[in-house]
This record gives sequence, C-alpha cells and structure tokens, in this order.
Amino acid sequence: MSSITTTAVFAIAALIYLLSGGRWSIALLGLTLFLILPNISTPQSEHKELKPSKDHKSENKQEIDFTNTFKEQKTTTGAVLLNRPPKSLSESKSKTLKPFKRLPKVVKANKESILRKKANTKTRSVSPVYTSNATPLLDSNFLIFYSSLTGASERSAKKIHESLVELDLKNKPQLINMDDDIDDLDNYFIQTPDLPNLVYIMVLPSYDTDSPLDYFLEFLDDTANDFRIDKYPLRKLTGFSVLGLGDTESWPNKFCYQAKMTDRLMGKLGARRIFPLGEVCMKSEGDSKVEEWNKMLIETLKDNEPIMFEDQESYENEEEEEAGEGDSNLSDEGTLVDVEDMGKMISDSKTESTTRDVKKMVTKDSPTYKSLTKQGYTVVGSHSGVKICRWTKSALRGRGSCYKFAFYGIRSHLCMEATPSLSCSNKCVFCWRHGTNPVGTTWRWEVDEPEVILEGALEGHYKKIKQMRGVPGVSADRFNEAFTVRHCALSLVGEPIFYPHINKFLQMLHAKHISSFLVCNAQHPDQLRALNKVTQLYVSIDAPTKEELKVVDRPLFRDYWERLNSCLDILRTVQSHQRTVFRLTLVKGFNMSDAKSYADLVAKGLPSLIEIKGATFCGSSSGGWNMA
Ligand SMILES: Cc1cc2nc3c(=O)[nH]c(=O)nc-3n(C[C@H](O)[C@H](O)[C@H](O)COP(=O)(O)O)c2cc1C
Ligand code: SF4
Repeated sequence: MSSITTTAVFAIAALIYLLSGGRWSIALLGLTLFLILPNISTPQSEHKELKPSKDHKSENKQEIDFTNTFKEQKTTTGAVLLNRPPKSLSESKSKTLKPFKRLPKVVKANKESILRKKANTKTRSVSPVYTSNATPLLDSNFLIFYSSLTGASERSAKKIHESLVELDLKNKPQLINMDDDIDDLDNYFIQTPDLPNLVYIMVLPSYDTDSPLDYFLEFLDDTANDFRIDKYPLRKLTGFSVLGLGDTESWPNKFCYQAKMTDRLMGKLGARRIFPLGEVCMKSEGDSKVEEWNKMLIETLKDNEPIMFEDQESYENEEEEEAGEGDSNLSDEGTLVDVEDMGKMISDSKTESTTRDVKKMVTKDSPTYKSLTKQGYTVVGSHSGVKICRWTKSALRGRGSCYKFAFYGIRSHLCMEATPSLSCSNKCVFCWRHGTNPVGTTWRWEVDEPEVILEGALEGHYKKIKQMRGVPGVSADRFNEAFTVRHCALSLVGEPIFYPHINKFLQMLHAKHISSFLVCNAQHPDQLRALNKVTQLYVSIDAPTKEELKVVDRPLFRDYWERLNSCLDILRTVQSHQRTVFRLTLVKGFNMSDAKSYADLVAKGLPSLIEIKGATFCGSSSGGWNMA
C-alpha cells in the first residue's frame, strides 16, 4: 500500500474517532480496516496478470473478466463450461464482451508447411479430388455447434441433434453451445477433440451488430492466415457443414454473411465440406426450411457417397472445357456394317449378338474406359456416357449458367449432359477428347436398351451431383433442385443418332419432362431422316466448304461432303416441323475465311436458328483448340 493511501486511512480513522465522541470501539474498527485493506488489493493485481495481451480488436472494448476462466463447470450438454459470452442482444451491444478465451498459440515447427509456404506452392491439384469415406459417415462423431442470441439457432441445432440421436448411431452426437460451452477455440478449431472421425455441424445466425460470432470469425481468419501453423489444421476432421440462419428481407446484402464466412474459412483451414451451406431466412422460410436442410443432410450422410473436394483457390483456377459442345474424336477404326445399313442391324442386333461375336464398345478393362472415367465421364452400360459440365457446377454454386440460360431459359444445374453413343465418325481438330472415345462409320457393338441407358445416365449424373457437395459455395437449395433433371444435352461426345434406339430414348426423356437438345455431326442422313421429335435439333457446321471440312472435321466417311449436304436437305424438308439449329464453331485460320459459303449452307438447310461459337486455345485438343 502506498504512503498516500496510509495517510488517507489514518485521516479517515481520526475523523470517525472525533465524530463518534472518541469511542474506543470505533478506533478499533478503523485499525482493523487498515490491516485488512492490503489483502483485498492483492488478488486484483494477480488478476491483471491473467489478462490476455491486448489484440487489435480489443482497443475500444471492455476487457474480459477472467476471474472464473479456469474454474470448470459442467453444462447441461456435458461439455466443460468456462467463460460466458453475453446472453441477450442488448447485453451484447452494451458490453461487447468477447466470448472466448484467447491464449497464445503453441506453435510446432512443421517442416513441410514451412517449405510449402516458402515455395508458395499449391498442395492440391487443380483437378477434382474424390475422397471416399472409408468409415461410413454415420459412424462419425458428430459435434453440433451453435451460437444463438434469440434462440432460433439453438432450436435448429437441437432439431438436428435430435434427428441424429433418433438414428441410434454408434457414437452419441454432442450438442455444443459455442457461447457457453467452449472456452478455448484452439481445442476445437486448431487442435480437435480426441475422438475419431469428427464431423462438425455448425448452426449459426448472422448479426451485423456485435455478436459472439465476431470473435469466432476473427479467430478462424487469424488461424487461416497464421504462417506459423499448419495451413490446413482442420483436414483431420472427417467433415463439416454449416447451416446459416438470417433474415434476407431486412439484411439482403448481409444475408447469412457470418455463416458464409464460416463455411469459407473452415474450407480454407482444410476441413472437408460434407454437405453444402444452408441459408435460411427465418422471417420468410423459418423452421420448415431448416427441417428440409436437415433431412437432406441426413440422407446424404446415409448415402455415404465420395466427395469431390477442392479448395476455393484451385476451384477458381480450374480450366475446364465448356462441355456439351463437341462431337467426335479418333481411336480405333473398322468396318463390319455400313452405318447406312444400321436400321436393319438395329432390329437384328439381339439375334446377331447370339449368332456372332458382337463386342462391347467400351469394356471396363479397356484403356478407353480408364481414360474416360479419369476425365470425369461415367460410362453407362457399354456405349453411353454422362458427365457434369462446368456450367452445371457453376450454377450449383449460385454462379452463372451457360448461354442456353440466356437464350432458352435452361438452368444449368438442372441440365444433364449425356450421349447414348460414345463413338463418332469424325476426328475434329478442336475436339478435346484426346483420342479417348471410339470412332467408326458403323455400329458394330452390342446395343444397350434405352431404359438401361436413361436410368444409368441419371444415376451417374446424380452421383456426380452428390459429390459436388464438398465444393465451396454450392448452395443447398440448388443442390436439392439438381436431383430433378429438366434438360438433357445430347452432345457430350460421340454421335447420339448413331445409337440404334435414339427415338425411344428421346421419348423416354420427354415422358420424364426432360427437354432434349440433340447435336449431330451431319454425317448420318438416314438416321437424321428417321429421327422423331427432339426439343431442339442441332447440326454442327464446322466448315463452309468441302476442303475446309476435311481439314477441320477429319471425317471418316469418304463422301462426307455429300452426307453433309443431304443432311441439310433433310433439315429443310423432313425435319422442318421442328426447331432446327446450325451450330458454327469458328476457329481462326481453319474455317473463318468464307462467310459467303456459310450463307449458302444456311440457305440450303434453312435452320430456325444459328448459334455461333468461338474457340479458345487451351493446348488440350488434338488440334490444340478447345471451344469456349
Ligand atoms: C440486430 C440484428 C441484426 C441482424 N443482422 C443480420 C444480418 O446482418 N444478416 C442476416 O442475415 N440476419 C440478420 N439478423 C437476423 C438474425 O440473424 C436471425 O433473426 C436469426 O434467426 C437469429 O438467430 P438466433 O435467434 O439464433 O440468434 C439480425 C437480427 C438482429 C436482431
Ligand atoms: S447445355 Fe447443359 S451440358 Fe451444355 S453447357 Fe449448358 S449446362 Fe452444360
């Protein structure tokens, strides 16, 4: 105690003594006070030392009271309760307390991460990584985190918790109130609890005022940018998913912004997204929307599909073809039956397969199969394929759709790109298939039934959609919608009208309310003539003259020019009942010099529409071109 304080105490004691008429009991009281005062002040000075070092955000804020920080209390959820954040909004506004304890991080030198940071190299590949779940997702240890000021997130988290408990899982799911139950964020978001196969489900509101989540987000951001620690500390989690609650009417520009930030930062820290971010407006959608998200989450967990996982950066940088816009490539050749005789062959195909050795177009052990699947195609049956294109992925992430949205209102996340024939009769220079699909002028393979192809294509497509749930930015709403395909682009690779049962296949699509855009290469006049209803019928016009077509398309047919012209006649006559389109893919130096000849072809075919596309060099097609 300082001398000034001592003098003051004596002066007060003397004054009391005099005012009380000089009673000794009063004098003794003064003395007692003098003796115990130093003992009161001592803990205060100790407490000061416990305060965390001032960080950049605490300057204008009241400092945290750490008096009870290290005293453990058990909460209703069984978690360890330490420091409490403000409970009510008014409390949070007035006190602006920080909810979580901040201690210096323990930094372990990690040679790999230091070297990686030094070299500034990316550790993840640009192409998608499919991670399979060795342990069933439902055998994970689920931690359901929530933060809540007015109760909506707490209610929603409890619902999710309940539905997981109802599944009677191997490991009991735990509910964690981030505002009450977590003392040290490091224990959950740098280190993780000592439990195998952890899955974090996080239910978070958004507040544009001060709220406990501010500190949490600041912590995640700091961690993600802390060069001293492992760049991906959360990759040891089996996965995570965030459900955001907000109010889009009152905060349209900040709708669920804190949930979105959490989702992004968790991904940045290496955690795998096992289900897309949910964004629920509690004002207009409420609990039923939460229930919908929860149901989808549980179904996905049950499915246990592998996840396509990519970090934001690599995804942004991904250079992928604009799929759906090419027809052909090169590989094996051979002629058993001319394609013009295919009609007969179709009806006889079953009989033939029993009488002579008809092979499968693509067998599972063939290099073609391996190459196609490596590129992301799902081979359906033995001659069909399906693949989700970059626009479907983009639309799933709430971004743009392909030009068909602008032109025809087709939403890319509802679009399936498929082909019933992987084989083609051209080897176009701008095709990006790298010689991976078979070519030929004749159908000489086993024929799969259209039911098998449609079912298999939808199954393969939905499987790939499911895998997209790990990709940053995928919206839960669009993800949900994507399981009802509404459009089919028959233009993936190969020649769709090569497939003997194309008409039946188209009928089946339409019966399922799936519209069809079919692109053919103008090399199969008989099949074109026999084609029934398509929503939109495309013919690729890759060059305006015979000479240029040979160079650009490298056709297998010797009478390729005559075939093209016959197809145009058919378009103008037999097929004029439906909407027809010329597709021009223009490649500078190959097919752009003779506009007049293009006009002549247009006059011959009289298509309803002409679509002109450019080509972008990407160094990957057989001619060094790719379509954009
Ligand atoms: C003061 C205040 C600020 C809010 N700010 C936002 C906001 O920026 N973005 C948003 O989407 N919702 C905002 N909301 C809406 C809440 O996030 C929404 O009501 C949420 O359901 C609350 O969850 P809780 O009850 O778990 O705290 C705000 C609500 C209040 C009262
Ligand atoms: S039509 Fe479908 S497949 Fe083709 S680019 Fe658009 S979304 Fe992709």
